[in-house]
Amino acid sequence: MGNYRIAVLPGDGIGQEVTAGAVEVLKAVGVRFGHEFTFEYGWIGGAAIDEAGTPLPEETLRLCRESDAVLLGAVGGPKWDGNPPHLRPEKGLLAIRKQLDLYANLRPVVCYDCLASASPLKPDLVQGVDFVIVRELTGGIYFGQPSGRVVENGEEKAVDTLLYKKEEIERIVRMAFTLARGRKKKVTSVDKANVLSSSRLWREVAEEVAEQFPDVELEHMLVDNAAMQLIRAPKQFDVIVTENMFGDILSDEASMLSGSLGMLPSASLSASGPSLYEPVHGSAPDIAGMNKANPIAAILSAAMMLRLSFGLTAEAEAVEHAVRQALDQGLRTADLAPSGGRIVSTNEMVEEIKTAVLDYTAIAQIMTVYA
Ligand SMILES: NC(=O)C1=CN([C@@H]2O[C@H](COP(=O)(O)OP(=O)(O)OC[C@H]3O[C@@H](n4cnc5c(N)ncnc54)[C@H](O)[C@@H]3O)[C@@H](O)[C@H]2O)C=CC1
Ligand SMILES: CC(C)CC(=O)C(=O)O
Ligand SMILES: [Mg+2]
Repeated sequence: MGNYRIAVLPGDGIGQEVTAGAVEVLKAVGVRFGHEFTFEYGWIGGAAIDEAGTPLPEETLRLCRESDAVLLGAVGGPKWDGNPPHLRPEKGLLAIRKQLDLYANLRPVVCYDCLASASPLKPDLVQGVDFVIVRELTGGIYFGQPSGRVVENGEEKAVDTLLYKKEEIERIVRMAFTLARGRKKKVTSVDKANVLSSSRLWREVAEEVAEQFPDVELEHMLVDNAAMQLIRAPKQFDVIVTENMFGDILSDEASMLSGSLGMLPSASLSASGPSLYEPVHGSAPDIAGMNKANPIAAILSAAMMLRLSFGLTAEAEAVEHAVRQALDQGLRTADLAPSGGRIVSTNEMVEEIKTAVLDYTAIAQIMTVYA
């Protein structure tokens, strides 16, 4: 059975709680399936600023490069909000994405039947929602130069630059089409081509890539309309591909279709080295340290790691099955309270999922699917 080195970067706030939960579940996978997972910890974000004076220490980067995959929690918090730009926790996250070439951020949005009433939308609108947001992660306005504040002729200004190279667009759009080929064969490319030059290039490149995938339908949608369509008729989507900032914003919006931001996992795939897995949510300072955070986004991110980085499909299915079982049995962290059930802590949810992984049999899953 396999040996896998996993770099764990808990970061800040609930990042620490939810990664601890995901590690527990991975340990259970190791026991149940006979794998050896080695967990090595590194600093990132505010914790790294406090510890090493920088949001992404060299040591952390080295650890990640020497690992088979990276599990990350979240960064940021009010403690560092007043810091100068180079000492913001979020800089550490952006830097690791760039340094590890994590260009493709896959964010699956699924509404579990038992959580349809956790969504603020009508249950019949969200039941059956199942699409993936493919977000470009290493380009666009979060990285373009110049960026910063200037004083010109006594006037204070701030600038950010939205820049995309053709090849950056090509590779992410190709990823979306490849993904759609194994799904419902529809790509919605979201842009702002009525205003932005970068979006006009994006649209042209999407058309070019589409020619190589004649079996997949391509539609273009302006981002403002996309924000509305996600609420009006979310089941129209299969694969949404979009640039960095639009993907960031639309995925938080889309999380409400699944009931909570605490339900959305993600995989940040590298072009050249280990990939990174992280929940879509942030460090949630409002609930940090309270044992209230929903660990499922982090746990499902670990499942994505098993499937995409290690090729451990049965193991990934075991984790996903365990999550579904815990929810079907009525366990709910506080964020999922509107769907009824029994409110449990982060640790209780982790414990239940861990136990279900240890007890997992393929037969159990077949019974659930075909019952
Ligand atoms: N990937 C990352 O590390 C990200 C970091 N951030 C940082 O996190 C800090 C807080 O940002 P916010 O805008 O408040 O976004 P956030 O995602 O941390 O929280 C937004 C809301 O969702 C809730 N929430 C988030 N995750 C949850 C979970 N697992 N279970 C239950 N409830 C959950 C929070 O309690 C909060 O009310 C900021 O410093 C921000 O820069 C924000 C987004 C992503
Ligand atoms: C630093 C931010 C870009 C993090 C974030 O909001 C995200 O990746 O979803
Ligand atoms: Mg975000």
